[in-house]
Amino acid sequence: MRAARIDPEAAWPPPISPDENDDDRNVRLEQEREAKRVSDAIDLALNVERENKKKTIHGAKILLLGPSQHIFSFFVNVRIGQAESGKSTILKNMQLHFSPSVFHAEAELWRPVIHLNLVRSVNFILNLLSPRSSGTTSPTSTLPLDDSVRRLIFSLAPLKSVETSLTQRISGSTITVNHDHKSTNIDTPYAHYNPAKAPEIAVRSGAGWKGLLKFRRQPGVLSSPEDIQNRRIINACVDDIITLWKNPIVQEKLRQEEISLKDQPGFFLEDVQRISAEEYLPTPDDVLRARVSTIGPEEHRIPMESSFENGNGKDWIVYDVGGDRSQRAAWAQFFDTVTVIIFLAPVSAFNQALAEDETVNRLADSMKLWRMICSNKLLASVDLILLLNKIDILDAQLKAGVQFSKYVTSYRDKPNETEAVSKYLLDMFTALHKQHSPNKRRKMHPHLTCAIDTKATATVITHIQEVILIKTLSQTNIL
Ligand SMILES: Nc1nc2c(ncn2[C@@H]2O[C@H](COP(=O)(O)OP(=O)(O)OP(=O)(O)O)[C@@H](O)[C@H]2O)c(=O)[nH]1
Ligand SMILES: [Mg+2]
Repeated sequence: MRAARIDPEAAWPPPISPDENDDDRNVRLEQEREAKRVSDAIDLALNVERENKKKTIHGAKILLLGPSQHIFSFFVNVRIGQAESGKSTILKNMQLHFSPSVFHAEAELWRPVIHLNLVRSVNFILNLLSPRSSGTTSPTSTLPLDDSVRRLIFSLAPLKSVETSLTQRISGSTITVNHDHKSTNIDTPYAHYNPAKAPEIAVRSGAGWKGLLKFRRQPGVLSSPEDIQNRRIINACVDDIITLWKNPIVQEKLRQEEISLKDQPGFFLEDVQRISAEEYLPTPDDVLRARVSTIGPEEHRIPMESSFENGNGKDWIVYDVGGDRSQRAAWAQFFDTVTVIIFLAPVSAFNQALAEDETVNRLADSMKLWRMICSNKLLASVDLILLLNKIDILDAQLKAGVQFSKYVTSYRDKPNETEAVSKYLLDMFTALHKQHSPNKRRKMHPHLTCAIDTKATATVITHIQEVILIKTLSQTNIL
């Protein structure tokens, strides 16, 4: 039998010859079978390509939710714990896990943010020491300043202009920073004013401020002239910053005011020498600890760099939203398209109140929010991943003797230990889900997390990846 060969130029299907004999007929049928096989293979390849494209463009959509934590301490003798629930920090972990080369390439962009975090801590202390300071919460705090402190206040004064310059560079605004940080101007890039807390810069879009910094660089030059100038000033102040931070009057003043700067986000006062060095490049840990608060929903695409991670060819699209009360209305627009929701509840916040409403305990607010998400009918088939975050701070607080049962009275006389407390919290969140979920078969995946621990968080991300994979496969009826 002659081999069936297809001539791509010839008309198809070839006309049947009136003289066709059995051999010719066999050849023709064989050609037709071969053509169909090729055509099917092409269709299949096109379908796969189309599907892959669809998957890349419309990858798993992940919504990060959780309260924002602009805080006041509830009772005067309670340490101010770390703020914020950690949504953007989880996002950074995902970027580090799946797109390490992008993460490392962008690390340098975090340097001005880290410097701003440092400088605002210094200026916060200087403001607190100022005789005109109205940020004090204790009427008895009238520590006399000695000459050495007065000299430091004078020598560190240039850091105020560095703060203004860095704020303008990062936020793109032209505002002049009001150094008592009590500006009520709505354009201020600072989140809620809190007398017990170094102010935070709030930016409208994570991608936006990075873009702004990249744009402002001159081609071929790593740092702009302003960057160089700011770094020079910070560098010249290193010894004085260290001296200020170690100064017993400063420490006593902070203690009197019950302010624990160390526990606040973006604390870099103990890394001054390292982060002001000429060749300083932020490490992944620094990037995770750097703090800017999020305004408005931000969409982040996370490309999967390694072939292993790229198993199902999907990028992740992560929506990072601002968590304070005024921003929660914007969450709903994502509800009907998301694959999973990652809900962060900062468990260290059990002894704190919302800045937006001092009568509301932050843990109670987290639980209320969680119940709202669990009971939402639009989310009935969306898997929920619950991260009880800041477990390290909870641990430190309990070890320091803060009594959990004083704030969560239903805890009664159970052990004031991390394991027992976290189990209790886990049970409470699980019960809320069980009670309020409109879909009794919907799964909830809880984890206790410390989002600044990249290694431990990598395990959680791998689990989230499995949840998404199972979800995707079940949606395509493969499971
Ligand atoms: N110690 C500790 N710090 C954490 C943890 N998670 C986040 N942080 C820090 O807490 C700060 C706030 O975290 P973000 O991720 O910015 O919080 P957010 O939920 O995005 O806050 P908003 O954008 O204001 O809604 C950052 O400085 C983080 O480094 C944690 O588990 N432990
Ligand atoms: Mg954020």
